Amino acid sequence: MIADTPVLSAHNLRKTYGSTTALDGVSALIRAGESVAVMGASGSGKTTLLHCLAGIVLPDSGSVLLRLPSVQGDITTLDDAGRSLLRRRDFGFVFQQGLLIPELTAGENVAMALMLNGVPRAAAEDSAAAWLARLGLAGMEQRRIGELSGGQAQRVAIARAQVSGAQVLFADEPTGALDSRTSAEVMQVLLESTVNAGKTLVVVTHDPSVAAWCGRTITLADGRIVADTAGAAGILR
Ligand SMILES: Nc1ncnc2c1ncn2[C@@H]1O[C@H](COP(=O)(O)OP(=O)(O)OP(=O)(O)O)[C@@H](O)[C@H]1O
Repeated sequence: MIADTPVLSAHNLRKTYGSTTALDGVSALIRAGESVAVMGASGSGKTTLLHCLAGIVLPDSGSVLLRLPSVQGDITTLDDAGRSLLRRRDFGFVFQQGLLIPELTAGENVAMALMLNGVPRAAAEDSAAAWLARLGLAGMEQRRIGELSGGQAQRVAIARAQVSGAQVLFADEPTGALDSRTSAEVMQVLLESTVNAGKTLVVVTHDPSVAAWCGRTITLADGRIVADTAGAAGILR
């Protein structure tokens, strides 16, 4: 992607759950190569915004324009299959924990993302090993997830999220279960492998030290953006 090209633009997103207004008219433009932290108090709408931007949740109204070389358009108009394809092919996800299968090895967890997209096992395993090595886990392909530290497991999750060529990575509290030193290491790996390669990163966090790694911070309160500021400009950038 060419740096600074708009990748995601949300227009006037609204989402309610019963009598709760999770998003109350959110608009934001996110450009290629940006790292954006989404902060705010518990219940302010952070995860709902991330899920709307990623096509996991449909807003009640508003639009999310996506502009990638592979696909352009309003993702809120896509059906389930269309949004599912986007999530498998163009987007990557890293959560606090969960997406990894503990019974499988690190290599199998990463390779599986490719195999779900139809890549043959041997090629998938080669790509998985290359990604794990790139993220500092060379030689650990055969370890089961339970045999890895929390920080190592998050690196596996970061590899899994990107092995299929995702251009936009969404992370929801990716360091929530880690101590501060490991958290910094994981953020460094996350930024190096995404924004430093021209990809786009959106991170939901309640932790200011995680947000400080990002080039920009959007702050939500009661489902509205109350601040949108340049951050530490990404310590790596
Ligand atoms: N599936 C749902 N059903 C009902 N209410 C929901 C649902 N998802 C979110 N909400 C409500 O919408 C509001 C925003 O939730 P959201 O998870 O987006 O906030 P958040 O800022 O990510 O919170 P946290 O930091 O606690 O994870 C909250 O009041 C929440 O209870």
